[in-house]
Amino acid sequence: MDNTYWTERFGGSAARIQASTIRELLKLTQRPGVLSFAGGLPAPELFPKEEAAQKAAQILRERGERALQYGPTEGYAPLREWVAQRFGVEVEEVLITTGSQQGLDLLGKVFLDEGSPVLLEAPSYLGAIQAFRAYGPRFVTVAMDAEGMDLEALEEALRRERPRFIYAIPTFQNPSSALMPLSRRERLVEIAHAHGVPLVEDDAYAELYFDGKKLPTLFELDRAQGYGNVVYLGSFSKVLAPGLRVAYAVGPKPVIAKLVQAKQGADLHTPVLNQMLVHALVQEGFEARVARIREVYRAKAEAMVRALEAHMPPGVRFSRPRGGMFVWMELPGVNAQALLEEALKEDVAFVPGAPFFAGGGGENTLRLSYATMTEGEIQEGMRRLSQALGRLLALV
Ligand SMILES: Cc1ncc(COP(=O)(O)O)c(CN[C@@H](CCCC(=O)O)C(=O)O)c1O
Repeated sequence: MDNTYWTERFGGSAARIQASTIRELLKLTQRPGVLSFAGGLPAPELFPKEEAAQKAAQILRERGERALQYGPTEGYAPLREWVAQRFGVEVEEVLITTGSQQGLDLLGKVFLDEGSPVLLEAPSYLGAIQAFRAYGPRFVTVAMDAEGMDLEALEEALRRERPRFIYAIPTFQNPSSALMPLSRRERLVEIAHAHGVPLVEDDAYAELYFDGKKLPTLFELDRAQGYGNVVYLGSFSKVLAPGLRVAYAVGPKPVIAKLVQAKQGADLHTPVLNQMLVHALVQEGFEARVARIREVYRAKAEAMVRALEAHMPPGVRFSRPRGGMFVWMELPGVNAQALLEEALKEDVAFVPGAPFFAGGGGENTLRLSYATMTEGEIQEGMRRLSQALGRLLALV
């Protein structure tokens, strides 16, 4: 049967399911010699390989029947309890998900209908846009600055829209690297509660702060007010290993109960062995591990900013991250897709920014991830990128 035989038989919603720019780009950047700043992949040298090998073998030898059997949709109880204790909530307010990417998909499935408004930052995480888009919502986007969502713009939007939820990444936002200060976090929690609009806080980069200390989450601030209006998504991807696909949602019991039902239909449960392994890995030395990860990413981020300051021509604006894995760049009158094509000739890759804008725009923006690059590769990659950019600027 040829392609049309199948495509004409897909359901109506299939047309809303589109490819992920990052996933498609990752295929492109596998070519030997390419310095890829595209995928937000954690530094592989930080994966707990030896420890995981030893603990996985022990789990399989001593508790293989449990590790290899079907498990509860809610998650492996000791891991669920570990998360509940860390957040000071009841275990019924925690669901273990197959990556926080699944948390995003399940939230779309539970909260969104065709045409229903959902509010998010511009730019925002393209994986969330992709997950929500499958449910046919109407995207309402709100501008942001270096300190996150613009709350005046949010209040203006809420005067004319009643979104099913507000999706925010207040801590080292993907892709902008923005960090929302405490005062704005407190106001965002108040605004959402006053309007009766749930907040979804995606905190994938929570632990990756370079200086000072961790800011309170929207979830904590909301609970401290006794509101219970925030669903929090956390992940072990950036502090252990993304290939394990273990993450969690923390939220009010009715929400978690419905997400559990949606997850039953999606994958029954997250792999039990992976959950048991994550639980074993967080039992000892976890804080020391995370502290080391912070130091490694801080050094890479500093190398990235130095390289950009050394190589980028005037007019190019870029963020100076205080945590996370990304630098966000704005080009002077140059299309980022065109730059990517030119950059690939120099064997350097990044993610053009347009797919991060659910409401369109951003053609002159791009995201650079430094996490998998050595400091030497960062210097060389930015030199190559500036070469490609120089050729395009000569045409402007
Ligand atoms: C804000 C935000 N929320 C959820 C996720 C998904 O993380 P999980 O590994 O599913 O827990 C991510 C991971 N994003 C990376 C990873 C995507 C990796 C890939 O598609 O290969 C990126 O933006 O490049 C994220 O940044």
